Amino acid sequence: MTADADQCLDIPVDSKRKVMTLAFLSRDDEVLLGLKKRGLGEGLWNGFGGKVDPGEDIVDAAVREVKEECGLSVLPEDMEKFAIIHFEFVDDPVILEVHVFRCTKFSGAVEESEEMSPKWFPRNNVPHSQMWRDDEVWYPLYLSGTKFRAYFLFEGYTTILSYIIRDFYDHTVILKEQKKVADNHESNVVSLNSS
Ligand SMILES: Nc1[nH]c(=O)nc2c1ncn2[C@H]1C[C@H](O)[C@@H](COP(=O)(O)OP(=O)(O)OP(=O)(O)O)O1
Repeated sequence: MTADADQCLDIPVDSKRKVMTLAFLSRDDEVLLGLKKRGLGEGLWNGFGGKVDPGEDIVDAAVREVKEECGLSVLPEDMEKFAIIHFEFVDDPVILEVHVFRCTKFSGAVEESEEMSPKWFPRNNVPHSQMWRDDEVWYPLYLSGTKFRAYFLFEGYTTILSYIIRDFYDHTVILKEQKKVADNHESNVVSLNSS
């Protein structure tokens, strides 16, 4: 499952990781975001998702999380994966592996949940100042329909030290930036300087 995702990022297959989902539902020119009410990313607008349960299929987890967090039903075949993003945090050995989906077909009614307060936004005008810092970097790729694989190294939850984004299929570099080298942090990822 993870070897393919890691292929171009040189993340050791045996690294500790949490596999998560994140889904963006859209209709016409709008995208549905949720204001996270608790846990990781509290106070930020984001797509819907969470941890994949042990033994659970990643697409099934994405479908389950959307239903739990905003009340909408999506068929697994209507979940289109457009990105796999690895997040590493300085001084934390666990890497988050987030599988990101887009979806334009769904049914039911939008409902607030204990975890998320959902709201439709214009797709071209999402509240970046109240979203994860990395979203501003890759969201234009979501808008343009470009599939990608990415790695972000964070210091705390608000400072990006470096990132690399590659084409999902041929792994060519789309964007990269080395903002700062972390003190005393040996990154698990070694391919930032490769082209
Ligand atoms: N840097 C980042 N940028 C982003 O856009 N989404 C991120 C992100 N880091 C994590 N996420 C997403 C992945 C997932 O959809 C969600 C966090 O999942 P969870 O809600 O399961 O986490 P929690 O630790 O709150 O879990 P529980 O405490 O079990 O509810 O945030």
